Parts: sequence; structure tokens; C-alpha cells
Amino acid sequence: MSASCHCNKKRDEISKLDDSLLDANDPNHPANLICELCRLFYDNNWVTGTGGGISIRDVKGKNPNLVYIAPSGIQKEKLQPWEMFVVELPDEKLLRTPNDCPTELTKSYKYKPSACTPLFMSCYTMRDAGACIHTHSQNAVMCSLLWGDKVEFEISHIEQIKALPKLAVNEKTGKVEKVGSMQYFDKLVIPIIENTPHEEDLTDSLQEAIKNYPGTTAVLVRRHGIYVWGEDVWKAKVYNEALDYLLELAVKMKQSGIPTTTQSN
Ligand SMILES: CSC[C@@H](O)[C@@H](O)C(=O)COP(=O)(O)O
Ligand SMILES: [Zn+2]
Repeated sequence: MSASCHCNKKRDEISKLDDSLLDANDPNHPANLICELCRLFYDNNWVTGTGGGISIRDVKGKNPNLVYIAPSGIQKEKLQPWEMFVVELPDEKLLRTPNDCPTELTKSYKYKPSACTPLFMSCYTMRDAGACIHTHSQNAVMCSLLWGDKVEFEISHIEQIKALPKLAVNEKTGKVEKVGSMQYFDKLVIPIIENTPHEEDLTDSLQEAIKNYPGTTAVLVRRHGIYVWGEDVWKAKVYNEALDYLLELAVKMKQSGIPTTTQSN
């Protein structure tokens, strides 16, 4: 039985639980933000039916190597802070599991970390991300289908592109860094990878896409959704919103026979 089938009353009763890796009084604490943002994403139809999610690295906290991850198979809009897993980078040392909370629910249900964990970790380790969002947005799925068997989604000359970061490889460090924002005339290119039966099996192709597309802050997964990351949780949120806007617009443009890029690209 998945935890989403457990009686919600039981989960609400223990919502006040707190420990050294949680902070009920800080609305910006990663464990609280994951719950708040998942509710927001649920209302946008991005994380319904337990799909999708978000992980946050505590970049502003005392230990910026702490990563917060939600459990697998839970209704995302009902997540509670005490249900978070916490791992420490770079070794992904497990510091906390929801089962550490001695409750009626955790006695009977063994939580597992999100199946997206290895994908989130790839964004942290390869791009030094501060947060990673995964949605099952229908705009993302539709674009992956309308772009047929293409391995890149493209769009340009749309004002909203300016909300996205311009990224470049630092010659000295070899790391991808933000060097500004994309301009109206820039072409946004997002790699598309093929879906696999199990989320974790996407890891290799996601990592390859991240390596091959240093300018991207997102990867589309055909017939599945999108992964979007940013230097902190708020940047990741803005990038995801801007991308979803562009993906929705691209679906409408394609369906109306309007090309999403122009000759000048
Ligand atoms: C509707 S099931 C979706 C899952 O298989 C997966 O794609 C997903 O996005 C969420 O995985 P989860 O392990 O619940 O965090
Ligand atoms: Zn998914």
C-alpha cells in the first residue's frame, strides 16, 4: 500500500513533528518550501496523481550540502515537512528519513525516497544546482510529441525567453556558469530524451544531455515531462514557469502552423 492511501488524518496529526533538520518556524526552510511549492505546482496541474516533484539544496543554510527530497508515491499536494529525506553531498550520506519519526504511520509504512533522486542528484553534482523541479506538465509532454523524434525543442523571438539564464562554460574551471539572461533574439534549445519504464533509468541520458547542452537549464523527457533546475529554489521556480509558458505557447503555435523559430536563427 502506498502512503497516499493512508488515512490523511493520521498524517495531519503528526504534521507538527520537528527535529534538527527541520524548522517549523522558518517558512523558507527547504522542507517547508517543498510542501508549499508542491501545492502550487499541483494547482498548475504539474504534479497531480503523485507524479513530478521538487528537491531543494539548502544553499542559504549553515550546511549548503544538505539536500531535501520528498518520499516516493505520495500525493505531492499533501506532503508534510516531517516526511522529507535529507542527504548530504557529495557522498549522498543519508542523514534523515521520515521513518526516523516514531509515529503510528511510520510504524506501518516504510517510506522510500523519490524515484527522481538520481536525476535530482545529477543536477546538483553536474550543475551545482540549488533546486531541481520535475513536472508532468502536459505542455512539456505535448511538445515532446509535436517535435516527433527530434532530440531538441527550439523556440525564439518570444519576450518570455528573457526570464531564462544565459549559461556558458567557464574556461578556467570548466564549470557551467550564469553569464546573464537570454535575449529576445536568442534561440532557446532544450534537449529531449526518451522515456524509460523506470524513472531512475533516465539518469544516464539526462546526464548526457546535461553534458552535451551546457546552455540548458532543463531537459524534456518524451511522453513524460520535464526536469528544470536553477541556482536556487526561486530561480528554479521562475525558470520552470517561463519554460512552461513557452512550451504551452509552442504547442499553440505548432498547431496553428506558426514556426517557433525564424530564419535569422
Ligand atoms: C504517476 S507515477 C510517476 C513516477 O513514476 C515518476 O515519474 C514521478 O515523477 C514521481 O516519482 P516519485 O517517486 O513519486 O517522486
Ligand atoms: Zn516523472
